[in-house]
This record gives sequence, C-alpha cells and structure tokens, in this order.
Amino acid sequence: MQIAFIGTGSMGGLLIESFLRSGALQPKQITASSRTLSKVERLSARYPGLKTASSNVQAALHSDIIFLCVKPLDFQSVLSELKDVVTEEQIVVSITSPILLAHLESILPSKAAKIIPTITHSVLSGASLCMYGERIRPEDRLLLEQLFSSVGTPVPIPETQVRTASDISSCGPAFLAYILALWADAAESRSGLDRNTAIQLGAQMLLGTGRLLTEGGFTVEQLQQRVAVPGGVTAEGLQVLQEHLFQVFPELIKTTTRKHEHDLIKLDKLFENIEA
Ligand SMILES: NC(=O)C1=CN([C@@H]2O[C@H](COP(=O)(O)OP(=O)(O)OC[C@H]3O[C@@H](n4cnc5c(N)ncnc54)[C@H](O)[C@@H]3O)[C@@H](O)[C@H]2O)C=CC1
Ligand SMILES: O=C(O)[C@@H]1CCC=N1
Repeated sequence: MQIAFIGTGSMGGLLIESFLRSGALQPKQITASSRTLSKVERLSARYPGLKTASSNVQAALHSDIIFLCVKPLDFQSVLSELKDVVTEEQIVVSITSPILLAHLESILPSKAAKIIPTITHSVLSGASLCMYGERIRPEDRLLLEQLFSSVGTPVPIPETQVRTASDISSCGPAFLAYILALWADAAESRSGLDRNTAIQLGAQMLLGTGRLLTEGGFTVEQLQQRVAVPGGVTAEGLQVLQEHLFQVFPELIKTTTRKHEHDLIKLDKLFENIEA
C-alpha cells in the first residue's frame, strides 16, 4: 500500500511520524509533498526511503490513499491540481473539518473520506473522527480504520457532528492544558506548590483518569461518586464547579460552531470557483 501526504506542516508531519513510529507504515510506503520542499526533505533525511515528491500531482500518482493535510483555504488550489489526476480507485482523505465530503466528491472522481486526527496520536492515543463519502466501500473503511487504530482509536461519526466532536478530541488537549495551567497557577499562589510540580501532578491525574474511563470501566458519574466520599472535600469542590462551570461548555460550543459555520460559508464560495 502506498500513501501520499500533501502538506507536511504540523499535522501532516505528525501523522507521518506517528504512523512510522507505530510500525503501521514503512518509510518506503510514503510519498510526501509540501509547498515548502525543505519540510519534506527533512522528513526524507530522517526516514530513509520516504519519497519526496516535487509536486502534489507527483505525490498523488500511484498512491492508494492521499491525505490532504493543508489548511482549508489551501484546498482550492490543491483540488484544482488533483481533479484531473486522481482515479476512482484512490481514496482522498481530508483531515480538516470544514471541508465537506460533498465538496470533495463533487470535484474529485476518487473516493473521499474525512478523518480528523489529534495531537495525541503522536503518543499513539486519542480518537480519530471518521466520516465517509458515498463512494467509500466497506473494505475502504476497514483499511482506513485499521491504519488509524495504530495511532489511536478510530470513531465513526456523522459529518454534521464533526465540530462538537472535534472540539473534544482535537481541540480538547489545548482546552485541558489551559485549565490545568490555571489550576496550577492558583495552587502556586494559594499554597506555594511549585507550578511545574502542580502541572506534573495534573498530567498524571489526566492520564489515569483517561485510563479509568476507558479500560477501568468507570462511567463519569461513577468516578465522581467514588472519589467524593461522604463528608469529604471533593463534594465541596464539585459544588463550586457546578456553580461556575455550568455555562462554560454551552458557550464554548456556541463559539466554535459559529466559527465553523463562518468557515463553511467562506469555503462554499471558494468551491464554486472550481469546476469538476
Ligand atoms: N493542530 C491540530 O491539533 C489539528 C489540526 N487539524 C487540521 O489540520 C489542518 C492543517 O493544520 P496544520 O498542519 O497545523 O497547518 P500547517 O500550516 O502547519 O501545515 C499546512 C502545510 O500545508 C502546506 N501547504 C499549503 N498549501 C499547500 C499546497 N498548495 N500544496 C502543498 N502543501 C501546501 C504548508 O506549506 C504547510 O506546511 C488544519 O486545517 C487543521 O484544522 C486537524 C486536527 C487536529
Ligand atoms: O484549531 C483548529 O482549528 C484545529 C482543528 C482541530 C484542532 N485544531
């Protein structure tokens, strides 16, 4: 199986390195292209056998799966280049949420999928959100999900839920890191607990909490109940969170959804300019 990566910035590079580290792919199975050639050349130097393509078209030719790892506004030019080159047998995968499967399928003759990865794939964990176009066959889904199960957990979702789902799985690491930083700052100023120690404690706690909620068999309700011993401090702390956090997540979802919808409108206009 041959895989192309178009765009080797933050996420394209991370995906390549994660698939290689997991052992799911060998360097000789990968061809990469990017607007900045030096980024691909660095990867080729680090992973002998990984092929540097001099153009996106060259990367796409002879690849079974083509990952598009560019930002939404760069799709117009990439799809214009690929539309006369890709075939019905190839699978083109977008890793960005505002690019609709319908857009991809209306422009490209290939099969189309959308898989939203997460920075946590770099440590072989986290959920990859999987959405499939009409031309994707069961064996294509299997192939993609097998590949992504090497770096995390593939989770099929309806495309209409991509924003709220990726708020959790892809933006979530940034959101939780922000909360942890605030918590560590408060701990330090209140008790003198060293900020780095507080962050280390928090990171271990997040790791363990994730494990309890997956392999540990706990539900979120059971976990609260088990930790909040009657008459103890956790129950008092939960009360504070109930009072102050109640509005935060509806507001967060409202804000990210508004931005997503704005992006969709902008992209719809751009896609009108590409002739299938
Ligand atoms: N950062 C994250 O945790 C996640 C990001 N994403 C999505 O990944 C997408 C890419 O984000 P990043 O990798 O952070 O961006 P980036 O800016 O680091 O990388 C994009 C790369 O595409 C290249 N590029 C641009 N136009 C090109 C073209 N015409 N042909 C070939 N290469 C081209 C650029 O040179 C750059 O290296 C974004 O749309 C983002 O929504 C998805 C899930 C998680
Ligand atoms: O901030 C962003 O737009 C991207 C999408 C998911 C994570 N990062």
